[in-house]
Amino acid sequence: MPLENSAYLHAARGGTTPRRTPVWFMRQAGRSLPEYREARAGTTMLESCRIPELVAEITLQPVRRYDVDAAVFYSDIVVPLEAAGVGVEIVAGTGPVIAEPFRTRADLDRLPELSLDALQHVTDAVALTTAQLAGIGDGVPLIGFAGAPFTLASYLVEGGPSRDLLRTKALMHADPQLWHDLAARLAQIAGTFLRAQVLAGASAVQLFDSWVGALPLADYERLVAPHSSAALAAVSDLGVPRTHFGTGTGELLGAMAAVDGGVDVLGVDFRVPLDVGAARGAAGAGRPVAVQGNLDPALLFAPWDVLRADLHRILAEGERAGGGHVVNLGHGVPPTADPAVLARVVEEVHAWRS
Ligand SMILES: Cc1c2[nH]c(c1CCC(=O)O)Cc1[nH]c(c(CCC(=O)O)c1C)Cc1[nH]c(c(CCC(=O)O)c1C)Cc1[nH]c(c(C)c1CCC(=O)O)C2
Repeated sequence: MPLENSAYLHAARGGTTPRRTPVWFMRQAGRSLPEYREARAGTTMLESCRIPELVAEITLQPVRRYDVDAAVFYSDIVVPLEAAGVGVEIVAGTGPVIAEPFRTRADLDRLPELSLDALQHVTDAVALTTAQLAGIGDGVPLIGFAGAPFTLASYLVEGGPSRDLLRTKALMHADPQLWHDLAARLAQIAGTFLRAQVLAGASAVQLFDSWVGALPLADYERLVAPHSSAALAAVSDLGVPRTHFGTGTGELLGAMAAVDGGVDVLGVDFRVPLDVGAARGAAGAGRPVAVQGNLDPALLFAPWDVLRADLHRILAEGERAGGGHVVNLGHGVPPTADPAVLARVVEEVHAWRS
């Protein structure tokens, strides 16, 4: 069976990892890599996502360079919004910017449901990428992903990145019905994006709710979790492990682990020890969950001895957690990170148990 030896898939399914503890990095493809900057020259981010050959090349770049245990599909959380017809641009150094922000019920008409047919460019890119990944070693799994309804809504409502998400939170409380209708539509769009990637060959998925740590637990459970459940339910019949990730989510980990009957892997950022995160996740899901994390990206800039000691802390906590562990950062690779440091991190993680 292809990928039967994948350390990433073993760990994501809650197994111990006999061969080695798997590691990959959010934003492993991106501006920290000179080969990425070269491949992307003269093409906007969203244009590059529409060129399957370029998507495959950029997705594979960090796999070749670092020997990571999984590839993550080169795309963006706003790609399915664009496919649904939303005017969006990604501005370097800023992030997604929405041409006409969403504020009223009338704006919902500008957000039609997304069909698999509208994602042909995504499907083609995944198929090409997975075919190439199959030829590396014993094969490397591809992680597909989507932005969760809350994080997608935060860009749509704010119009771009925002520190405090005031307009988004105000909408949730001022007009809960409109919020639910918007979040349900975004769940349909995110779910379709996930499903397209898995049907085309992705071996796992990750739902990114990067900014959901801005909410208290009660609001999360009432206003957000049902929609994140719906997004993940779109791939529940496809047998792939599902990771749920956010930042600043210490208080939310139990509820995040519980969505759609329980996720397989819970992303834990650097604010919470991995074994504590695993216990919160298991309590929420009603069964053990694997954990992913949780190196602080800032430590990539620390002296090697400090970074190495923290990797050993992470590996020990992950082992103590007992339900499967995937090493990752607590958030994405900063564009200024040194690729040589990331290469050394991968080596250190792989050396730990072999
Ligand atoms: C919030 C969010 C976005 N996009 C994404 C999230 C969730 C993850 C997270 O919390 O970081 C998800 C994402 N974006 C990208 C990936 C692909 C693969 C990977 O992780 O290696 C993934 C999984 C590529 C990208 N997405 C983006 C780049 C940079 C593009 C460029 O600079 O040309 C890449 C490689 C652009 C983007 N898109 C977004 C931001 C905040 C930015 C960065 C803006 C900047 O600082 O320049 C929105």
